[in-house]
Amino acid sequence: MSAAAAVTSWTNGCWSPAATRVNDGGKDDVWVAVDEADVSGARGSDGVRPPLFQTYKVKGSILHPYRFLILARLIAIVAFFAWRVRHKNRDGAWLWTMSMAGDVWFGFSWVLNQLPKLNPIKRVADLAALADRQQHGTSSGELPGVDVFVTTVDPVDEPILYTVNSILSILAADYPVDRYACYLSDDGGTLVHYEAMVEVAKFAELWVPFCRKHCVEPRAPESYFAMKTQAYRGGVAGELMSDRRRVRREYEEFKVRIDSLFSTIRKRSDAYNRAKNGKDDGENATWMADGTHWPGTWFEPAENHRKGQHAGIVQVMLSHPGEEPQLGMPASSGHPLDFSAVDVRLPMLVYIAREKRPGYDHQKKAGAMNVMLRVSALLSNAPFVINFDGDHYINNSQAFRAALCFMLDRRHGDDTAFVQFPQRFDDVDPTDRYCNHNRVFFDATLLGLNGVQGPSYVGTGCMFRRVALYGADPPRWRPEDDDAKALGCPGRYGNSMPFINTIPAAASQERSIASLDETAAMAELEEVMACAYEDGTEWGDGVGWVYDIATEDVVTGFRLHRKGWRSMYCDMEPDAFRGTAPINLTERLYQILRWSGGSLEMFFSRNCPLLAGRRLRPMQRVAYTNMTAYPVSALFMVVYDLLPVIWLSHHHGEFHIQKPFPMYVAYLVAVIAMIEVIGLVEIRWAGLTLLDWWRNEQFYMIGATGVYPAAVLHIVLKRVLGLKGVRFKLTAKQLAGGARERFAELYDVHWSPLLAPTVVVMAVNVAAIGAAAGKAVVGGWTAAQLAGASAGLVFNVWVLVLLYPFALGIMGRWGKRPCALFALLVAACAAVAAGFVAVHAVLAAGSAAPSWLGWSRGATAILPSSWRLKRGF
Ligand SMILES: O=c1ccn([C@@H]2O[C@H](COP(=O)(O)OP(=O)(O)O[C@H]3O[C@H](CO)[C@@H](O)[C@H](O)[C@H]3O)[C@@H](O)[C@H]2O)c(=O)[nH]1
Ligand SMILES: [Mn+2]
Repeated sequence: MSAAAAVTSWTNGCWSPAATRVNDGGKDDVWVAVDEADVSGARGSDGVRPPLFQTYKVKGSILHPYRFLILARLIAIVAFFAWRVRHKNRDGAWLWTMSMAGDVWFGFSWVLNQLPKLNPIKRVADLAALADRQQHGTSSGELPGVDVFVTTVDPVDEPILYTVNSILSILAADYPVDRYACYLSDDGGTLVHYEAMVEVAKFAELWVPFCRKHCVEPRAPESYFAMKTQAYRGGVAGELMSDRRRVRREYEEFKVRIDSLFSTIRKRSDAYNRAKNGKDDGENATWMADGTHWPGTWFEPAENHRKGQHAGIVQVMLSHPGEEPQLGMPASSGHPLDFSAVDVRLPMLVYIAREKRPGYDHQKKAGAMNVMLRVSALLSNAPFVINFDGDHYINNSQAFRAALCFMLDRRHGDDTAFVQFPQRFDDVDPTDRYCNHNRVFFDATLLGLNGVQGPSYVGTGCMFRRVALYGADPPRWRPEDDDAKALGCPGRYGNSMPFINTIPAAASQERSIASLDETAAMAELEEVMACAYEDGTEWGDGVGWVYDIATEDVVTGFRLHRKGWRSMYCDMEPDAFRGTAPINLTERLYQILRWSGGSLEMFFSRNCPLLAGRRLRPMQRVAYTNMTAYPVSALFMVVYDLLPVIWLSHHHGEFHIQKPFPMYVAYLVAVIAMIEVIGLVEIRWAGLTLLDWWRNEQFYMIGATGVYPAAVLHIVLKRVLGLKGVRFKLTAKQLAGGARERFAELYDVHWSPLLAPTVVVMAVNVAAIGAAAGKAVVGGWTAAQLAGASAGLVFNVWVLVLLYPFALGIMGRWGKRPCALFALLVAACAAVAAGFVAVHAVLAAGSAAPSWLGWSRGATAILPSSWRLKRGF
């Protein structure tokens, strides 16, 4: 990266340009810098500030062919439709009409998917420029405050080890320690989480200075210790080995304490309960270490202490550190690590469990985020917030700074509402069977959007401008520069005056650390955490994270874009954040069910992209339409996939979806081939592998056969019959390692109705292949029919190849041996064929064969695999 190379040293931190390379991935043969010499007229108070990021576009030698191919395919599909209209089928008109509708939809949705990718843009944060600004010390050079939000809900389904690693990585981030604060929202309200934070706060006293002293990366201990040796970047290489050994031992002990929290708390509670209750009558409370009742949920649920019914809790676990650096102790016998040259301060850490009451819809994650927004406003009120799911950790300690390069840039910074990082995952099986990495979405689709109005918000790893979440207008749509006006009336925020009073400070990007007197502050915090607080306000609608939808993320980002804000995509190397992904088939399918269901809910709501005002750029509107309406394709897809049934059960002779059939097949092959070629060029500029692309195709097909139809059904039930929409079912995370084998989840089969439709589609296609083979054996094909049938067969096989990962998934342990699957499929086809031959023989011995044995197949499943789009499923 050219700009970073100019700066070679940076004193207050571990960062060095060589170490943190921004992700141009050495792909200079793809990306070229955009000449931005003419940006001096950009807004911003001082014209002298250097830009904080560099923009890259795809080289002409790749971009032009890419666009040309897209244009060529557009022409091809138009020609295809024109041809089909000129050759209407007289027999089977209904089938012709339906397939025509399907093809038009697939063509249209392809256009929706493809257009927003016409101008991919990469932006590379210039950490050196930011550091420079900081060094030249004026107040404008100081880094702004950041509030970090982490959500968790269950210490088992979201293993607590992930959450503590996430928090530790945040506490150890390379950011001025008095300028950021970490908030954990525990929707389960469990004492286990609370005490885990007590342990984290203690262990951080060792972990954080250790990270600073030796500049280790990544700063989540679990990942750090799992890593092989790496280049040393700290200043005291000689001490690393012994320090590391020591910290590792402490970490192992820390983990044991975390693991045993369930049992220690239970034992303690049992002891207290016995002491209090005499025998075993009375309620079995869960007790805190100080001998009081835990106000959250209890092991044995009781009135006011159960899931969905408990008091709000907020506890500052680590209070805000002073502004002066504080050096640690030199090594001593009790403390073998020498921290005498290391700032040992820790950032603020706050535990939150919001109040839960029956009768309230707590709005899942979105509700938790909004509570954190208010609580943090009262406590630290940073102008920027960044949020993580409990299973995501900071993998690159420079991540906050990178995001701020976009927020503080003088060209677009002020109009940027959020900076989204890609989601990257550990613990996905090596061949990524269920497309968890979603590379096509993160490395192609979002770079395309980056060239329009910005990437969509995808739920985690995203930094926001606080006032944008409050519903403010972006400066470029606010000519008078009137912050107050931009925020509208205070009534929309609820009744807490202290909260409302924090808003102007957030707007002027001042951070304020609470200095309210303790009890008044507590009362206020309780008020903004209460279930009733949001009644009659705009929270969840015009303010904060959006409610009443299974996917709060896309719609929340959309609300910002439609206000005229823009967003930025920030990919860096090493990855900024990493998380976990479900590698169990059923779990994964429920995840995409939530996403596709949520998308449709959005499309059929007030937040439909087609209804947005003029501030939403046309291409952004196309992209959001694509992102929300894609599951509709499933309706047509199901029909196509089941077409073999029509032939299997059809009573008349010739039967074609389109005549002349060979020409139809030729067109189909051409438009599908073109999509694959376009895909290959996309692979090139996005830096994907063929496997990434192929998995994406496969998983689209898997989703389209079972999940998307279910999502469509849900939305119909919801809209027409008024039932509830898709539930936010927490995605259970696997716990790596442990007693179980690696990737054990991959081989667990959890049966669910969601699997059934795809199984049916597979069976139908297997049957079609078998029946065709059987008929060939008995010599039932004329030469012309045979040509048509083989074309049909190609599609049957194609469907099966696409559904291959699904087939492996439902085979459980057998799926470890793909040849077993292959044998099984061949055997199934053979069995059908044999059955066909047998029936034929029996009937031939009697009278004439019935007409259904005489069917002739046209194309069976017509596979528009890639005519489409989608959000990252
Ligand atoms: O009542 C709830 C339910 C969930 N969560 C949190 O929400 C996050 C995401 O839930 P998860 O089940 O892990 O969803 P994923 O399928 O992994 O999430 C993806 O999709 C979601 C939207 O559907 C986004 O919110 C996520 O950020 C994105 O990673 C987790 O941190 C949970 O702790 C809560 O705080 N409260
Ligand atoms: Mn997740």
